[in-house]
Amino acid sequence: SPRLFDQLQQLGAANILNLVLHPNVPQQQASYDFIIVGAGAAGCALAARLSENPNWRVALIEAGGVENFVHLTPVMAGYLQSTASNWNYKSVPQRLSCWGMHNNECALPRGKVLGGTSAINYMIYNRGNRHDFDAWAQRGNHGWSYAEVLPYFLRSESAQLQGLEHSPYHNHSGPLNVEDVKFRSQMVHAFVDASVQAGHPRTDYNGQTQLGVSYVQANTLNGRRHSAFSAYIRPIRNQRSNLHIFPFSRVNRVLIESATKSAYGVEFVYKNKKYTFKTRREVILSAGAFNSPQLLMLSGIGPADNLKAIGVPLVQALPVGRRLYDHMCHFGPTFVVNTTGQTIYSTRVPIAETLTYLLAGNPNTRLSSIGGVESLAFLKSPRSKLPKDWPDLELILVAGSLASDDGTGLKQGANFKDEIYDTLYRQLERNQQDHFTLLVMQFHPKSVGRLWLRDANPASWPIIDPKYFLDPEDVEFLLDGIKESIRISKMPALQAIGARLLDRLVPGCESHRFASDDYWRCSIRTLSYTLHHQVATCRMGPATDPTAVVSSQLKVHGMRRLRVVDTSVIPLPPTAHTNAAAFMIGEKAADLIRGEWN
Ligand SMILES: Cc1cc2nc3c(=O)[nH]c(=O)nc-3n(C[C@H](O)[C@H](O)[C@H](O)COP(=O)(O)OP(=O)(O)OC[C@H]3O[C@@H](n4cnc5c(N)ncnc54)[C@H](O)[C@@H]3O)c2cc1C
Repeated sequence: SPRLFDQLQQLGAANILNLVLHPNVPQQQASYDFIIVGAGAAGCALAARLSENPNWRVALIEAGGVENFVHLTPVMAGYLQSTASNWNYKSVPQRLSCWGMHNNECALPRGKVLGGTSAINYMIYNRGNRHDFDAWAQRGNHGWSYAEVLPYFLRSESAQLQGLEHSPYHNHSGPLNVEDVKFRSQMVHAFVDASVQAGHPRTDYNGQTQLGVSYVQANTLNGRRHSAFSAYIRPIRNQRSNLHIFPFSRVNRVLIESATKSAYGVEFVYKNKKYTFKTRREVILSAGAFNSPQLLMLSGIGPADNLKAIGVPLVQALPVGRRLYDHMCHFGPTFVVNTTGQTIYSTRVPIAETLTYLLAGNPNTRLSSIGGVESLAFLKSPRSKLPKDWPDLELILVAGSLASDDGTGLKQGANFKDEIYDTLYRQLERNQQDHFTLLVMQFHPKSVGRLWLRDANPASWPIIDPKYFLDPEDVEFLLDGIKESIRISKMPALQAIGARLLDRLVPGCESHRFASDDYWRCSIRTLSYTLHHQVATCRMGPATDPTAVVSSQLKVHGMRRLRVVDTSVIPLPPTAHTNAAAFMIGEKAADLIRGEWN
């Protein structure tokens, strides 16, 4: 029936069909006004905006392929890290974190598909605190204060959030859909109520004040993932003859005229063959927080010592990759409850729900749950030195745990050891015992990591050392968050469903008394779980800032016709998950570029 056809189209069949009908084989030496490397969150937004001008030819080059059913069905989020849509990076072995991961290597996934990381992420929509952006501006980044970036967040957004229809903080006409998750477990209502009972007011964390508790806001449309590609590119891809999209094409380096330090094109590989594209105006790197710095370095822009060591001739010395911030979490605590059938198991969605979702497009089923994430609470820590309306911690309610997919995708994606899974979660899985997890995340870590290159081969992984928990105070912040989550669990609303701490001992932490501060400190360093908000590897700042790589116009310092437009430019770890900011950066960059070339 047309309805069924429509549903299949929405669930990825249209992408695959389009790939066959419009393969877009590159033309050797083709010339474009703008070459955008990477079709992720920022890259798609930028490509869509620049190609609004029919006189500009825009190339969008992407290493990965297309989204399919698994990407587009939100409950499957945890599996995507085990697919070819993940660059699949790992950190170097960590001394002070990730003790629960094979070889102490933290998994560092990144999207490799049209849509980038927005096509494999957990779809949480979260912009940040006004102090974040005001701090960017105070560092000399003119044009990036909260008042100046809010219009770009709004420009990208199309909100359908109950109770926020008239909020000045939400727009209803942008490309990117933001909606309430249509399926909610009993546990999330109990958590929200218990948080209020514990003194955390209900709030819209994207509104006037972040502090408090909210049901999560999601980048889905009618219960389907709304990635950068779905939101910005799919609606226009066959309507703009000036926008050329090249999937399965991996860029090796930016071509630079060394005398003028001017970017004139890119070299890339498509189907094992090398191609060159030339630009009439600019090359823009939107390859994400790991790959944009990698591409700069492969092109001779980076720290002189690293480039010399790998034999890449230096074009411009800059502190590329010298700084790497991230948001580290503790994967827990987990609480068991006495409800039944409320934990969201991606492996056990009732067949009736699956059919109504697939065939009738009904979003009110577990399949539209964004990997089980249901609520966020933004908190202050007693040890905070930041202003009182600037949160330090987040609690993320997940209606499940590593057991939510029976120890398959999530465990593998995060590189957890079998021993961790078997000891902590196996029994929950076997008994199908209802439970939820409060992931505790720290927003403003002091530990700073680094990224550099192993060799000059574009196909090699960059070496990534996030140095999580190098500063012991970061652990103390997470400990504060764990204590607060336990306090919330003791409130009447959660006690009404019998919430109690899962009391199985974390392997490696058995020598500590269960739930003592030292036990949790050990648990934090063992169940270390990044939420993948890496930033600052191509840090934005004025030329006088020795840590800066790009200017507030996002131009690479000392270079011509070369910008970086993605989360790698974010100078400080924000009070947010980073996807919304990537869209904002893409939108704002489009205005900066139009302002210059029009
Ligand atoms: C598992 C996971 C879950 C997350 N969950 C959330 C969440 O729920 N909410 C949230 O706000 N944030 C989340 N994040 C973070 C957020 O999704 C990212 O910060 C954001 O999407 C990054 O956008 P970007 O534009 O900077 O880069 P990306 O979206 O990563 O885009 C980079 C693109 O460039 C391509 N590329 C890279 N190198 C090359 C090359 N050499 N040649 C061609 N193409 C190349 C990549 O394949 C990719 O498509 C999550 C991240 C991960 C990994």
